[in-house]
Amino acid sequence: MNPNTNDVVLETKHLVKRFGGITATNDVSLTLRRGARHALIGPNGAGKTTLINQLTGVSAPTEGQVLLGGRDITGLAPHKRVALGLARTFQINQLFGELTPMQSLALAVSSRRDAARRWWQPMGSDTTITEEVETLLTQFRLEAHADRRTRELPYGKRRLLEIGLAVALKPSVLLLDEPAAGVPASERQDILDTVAALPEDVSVVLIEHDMDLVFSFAKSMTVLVNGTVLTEGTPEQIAADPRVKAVYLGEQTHG
Ligand SMILES: Nc1ncnc2c1ncn2[C@@H]1O[C@H](COP(=O)(O)OP(=O)(O)OP(=O)(O)O)[C@@H](O)[C@H]1O
Repeated sequence: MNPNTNDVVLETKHLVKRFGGITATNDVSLTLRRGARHALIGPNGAGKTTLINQLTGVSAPTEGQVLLGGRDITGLAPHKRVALGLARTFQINQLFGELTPMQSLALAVSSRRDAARRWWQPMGSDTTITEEVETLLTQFRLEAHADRRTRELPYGKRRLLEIGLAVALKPSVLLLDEPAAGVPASERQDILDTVAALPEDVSVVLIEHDMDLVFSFAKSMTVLVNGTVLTEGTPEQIAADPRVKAVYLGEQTHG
């Protein structure tokens, strides 16, 4: 028996998204299996953000379906998808600047555990939450910054905290939206290393322009162009595909 048969965690079926006359997503069908390390790449305007918005529920598809663990979630609100195990990295402007990484992570862990109902219990009195937060602080290289206000952290550390907050929800599928964008070269290795060390059972979709990160991380890739899947394959297949080269070289030539 093929061990992969029942391993599909996330699927899109013929997703179409139109904005007036623009077809931003054009019949996109993807299959993501448990433990996937999948990158979504494509030139500017290819439809990556539009696709992710349909996965997270920010944007409703014009046609097609999104399935999580075999369940049709096309009509579900974003927070319900999160509760079912589909998390995306928080954007920096959604971080609580006045909270410390320790506090933010404790909130994420306790909300996942539904400890929020025990709101009278002071944070820190639940040792299992504290232990999990300590582990996340180490995993995301935030130990030395655990008690600083988030808005005072170096940019790369804030991006690590975004990923840590999503991982704290223990999702089955994690969408990483340009985790290295804007991170200075001196802090990039931390991002590469922590992304590489994400738990194996989490299935990850990475959207990223940084090709070092894409090729060091991904085991499979989808190339989108003008809203359409140009091709899918292993990083080696994608790197060797003349159509992919043409798309990217064309982009460079035209700025
Ligand atoms: N809300 C919207 N209204 C109208 N057109 C939109 C909207 N959102 C996206 N588009 C169009 O859909 C197409 C795909 O855009 P999208 O942002 O998804 O691409 P992308 O691959 O994420 O690009 P980038 O890498 O530059 O972020 C573009 O032509 C864009 O102008």
